[in-house]
Amino acid sequence: MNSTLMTASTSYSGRQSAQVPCKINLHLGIHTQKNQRGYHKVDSLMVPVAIYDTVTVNDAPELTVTHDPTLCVIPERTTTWKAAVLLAHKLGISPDVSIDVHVHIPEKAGLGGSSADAAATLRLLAERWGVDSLDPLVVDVAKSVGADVPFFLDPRPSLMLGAGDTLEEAYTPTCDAPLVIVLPAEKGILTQAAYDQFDVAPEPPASYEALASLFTSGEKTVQQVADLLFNNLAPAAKILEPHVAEVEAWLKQQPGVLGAQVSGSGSSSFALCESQDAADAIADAAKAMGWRGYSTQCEL
Ligand SMILES: C[C@@](CO)(OP(=O)(O)O)[C@H](O)COP(=O)(O)OP(=O)(O)OC[C@H]1O[C@@H](n2ccc(N)nc2=O)[C@H](O)[C@@H]1O
Ligand SMILES: Nc1ncnc2c1ncn2[C@@H]1O[C@H](COP(=O)(O)OP(=O)(O)O)[C@@H](O)[C@H]1O
Repeated sequence: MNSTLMTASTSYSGRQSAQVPCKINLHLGIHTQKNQRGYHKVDSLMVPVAIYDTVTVNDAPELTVTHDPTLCVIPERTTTWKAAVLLAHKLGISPDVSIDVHVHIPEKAGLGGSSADAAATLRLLAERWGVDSLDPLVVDVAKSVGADVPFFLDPRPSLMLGAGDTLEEAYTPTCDAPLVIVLPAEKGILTQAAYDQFDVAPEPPASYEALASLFTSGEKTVQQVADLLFNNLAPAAKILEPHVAEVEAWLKQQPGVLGAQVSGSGSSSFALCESQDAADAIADAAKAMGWRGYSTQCEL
């Protein structure tokens, strides 16, 4: 699965398409300090998850953006639109393309769907307009679209520091771990609301060093990773949406779960599992509870 988990693109004449995965934060440490932009200092160890959106770019007389299924925001307010306009502006050209996003990644789930779409858009447009997709100019545009966007320009297990937008170290994945993601039925959580709630009652971040060392060593078990999960934005998510706490607690009690926690700002939670069968059974049990459940894998 390693090759498919990376953003894979196929070129046609005038039309390019790319699949982009979502993410979970194995470690999310929020600090109270903020940068000049007002963004919190964030330590984030993120890994790609095998649920994909597909972004397709084609020639067009002017910029258009569609999402299927439709989002609850107008096209001009999406990260996809913003990414195209900002990159074109930096390069001094007109973004005369249609961009169509086939959405599978759940919205407002803490899985980075909008960031993934923006990064795939940047990658495709950079290629089309003759710029390397990891050129500092493109990385800067990615940061300005959103803190998680730079991770998705080259989605690999990565330690992101700064505002969670600056690559510190990327790791070579050693395994695909069985994973289940569960979302309560309610509307998701807005990232900004979670950070605002964090500021009301900040919890101190833990150190990411032990988890980062495990990834650097190249020798790790899924259980070792599961034992080091951390997220101090989770209490804010649980206050904003009490069902988040219910889902996380339920996941921790399911057979075959090695470790579970809220993903990013919520509202989803994930569990690393001892087998794919266990992940399948938990996803089915979650659906029977009236929640959304996805049995999938993440790169470790
Ligand atoms: C929390 C995390 C964890 O990976 O993502 P999600 O779990 O929501 O997907 C990230 O930090 C989110 O990244 P992203 O979703 O790109 O956030 P952005 O659009 O850049 O910012 C949305 C809002 O979150 C707040 N924000 C974001 C990042 C940061 N380091 N400090 C902040 O305070 C700001 O209020 C900002 O206006
Ligand atoms: N291309 C996009 N894909 C998904 N959501 C988008 C996109 N552009 C903007 N949004 C909006 O951004 C908000 C948060 O997006 P999302 O990335 O799904 O949340 P999270 O950061 O919790 O994973 C939602 O309100 C969503 O409607």
